[in-house]
Amino acid sequence: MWRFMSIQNRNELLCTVNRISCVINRKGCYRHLSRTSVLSVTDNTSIIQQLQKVEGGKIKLEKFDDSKIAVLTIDNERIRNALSGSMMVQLRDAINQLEEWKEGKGVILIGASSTFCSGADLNLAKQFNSPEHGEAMCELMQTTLTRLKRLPMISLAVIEGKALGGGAELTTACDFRLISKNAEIRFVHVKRGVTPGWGGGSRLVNIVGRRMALRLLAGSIKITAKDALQYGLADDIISSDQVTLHAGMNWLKKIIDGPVNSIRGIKQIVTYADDLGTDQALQFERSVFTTVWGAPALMESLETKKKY
Ligand SMILES: CC[C@H](C(=O)O)C(=O)SCCNC(=O)CCNC(=O)[C@H](O)C(C)(C)COP(=O)(O)OP(=O)(O)OC[C@H]1O[C@@H](n2cnc3c(N)ncnc32)[C@H](O)[C@@H]1OP(=O)(O)O
Repeated sequence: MWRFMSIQNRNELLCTVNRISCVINRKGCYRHLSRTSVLSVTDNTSIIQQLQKVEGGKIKLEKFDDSKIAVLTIDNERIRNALSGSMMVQLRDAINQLEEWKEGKGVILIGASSTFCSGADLNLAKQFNSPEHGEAMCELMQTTLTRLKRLPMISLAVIEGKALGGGAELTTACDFRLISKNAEIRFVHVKRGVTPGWGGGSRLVNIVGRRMALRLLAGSIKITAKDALQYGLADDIISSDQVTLHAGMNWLKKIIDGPVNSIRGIKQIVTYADDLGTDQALQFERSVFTTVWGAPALMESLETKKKY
């Protein structure tokens, strides 16, 4: 159910869709989806505080005002960038900051030390392996990665080395993926007797289709760079002589070369079309369009005769 709560003024439209509340305004064309995610939110605070005690590594967030691109680095070199409990909470906090960055157009997710991420820190599973801990970890990561995917910025995972298990799932939470020539993505969950839990199984179906997703997940197939390109899981291969972050920045800049409000509005329209039915998505598209129609970027573009 799509309900326009109110037109607070010409520049702001508060609307709610199935408990997803967002404010669409001329400035950022978006405040963002409410923090109460679409998933059923139960209070796992105390369990998350326990998970957080499995420390190690860090999630680094850098925002570049010139390019309007943020870089999220997964950094836990000692254990091949596996995500500790404290890193999972840091990732959530970094997404909180990105939701408030109204000028951002792009975000890159990359691993430190020439590898991507080897999944969840297995020490977590050794210390906290009750169903409640599993549920709390999954809800934290699913909610965080859904919010990453829904940021009104175009996101790109730059994959070097290995993306295994939860690390492979992280790649599916971005809009695009660049992969180094010798890199490998592998959904190893079944080898550990588990399944995807961070939302990567559901997202993979939308990326490569039902049959291929089933093969890659159940078969735990090693996905090389060439395979990933062929399956549609990667959008380009980075040659080995390129510095991956620079290659990622250059690739993303080509996609976000437009006014902030247009880029952010386009990403939102695509997100809503992906997440909602056609009628609601069209209605949302109209509501976004009304925030950029007549805005400075359009009026400036009319001042010069542009031919494309
Ligand atoms: C929903 C998410 C899902 C879940 O929670 O169920 C998961 O993600 S489960 C985790 C899935 N990932 C794995 O099973 C990866 C296991 N690790 C490896 O395959 C290898 O370590 C590899 C390929 C990542 C790196 O191999 P390499 O030969 O380069 O180095 P080492 O194997 O010696 O590893 C170095 C050091 O890192 C530790 N390590 C690696 N991955 C993890 C991890 N995921 N959790 C904790 N520790 C990890 C490894 O044990 C070595 O430490 P050391 O103290 O020397 O034993």
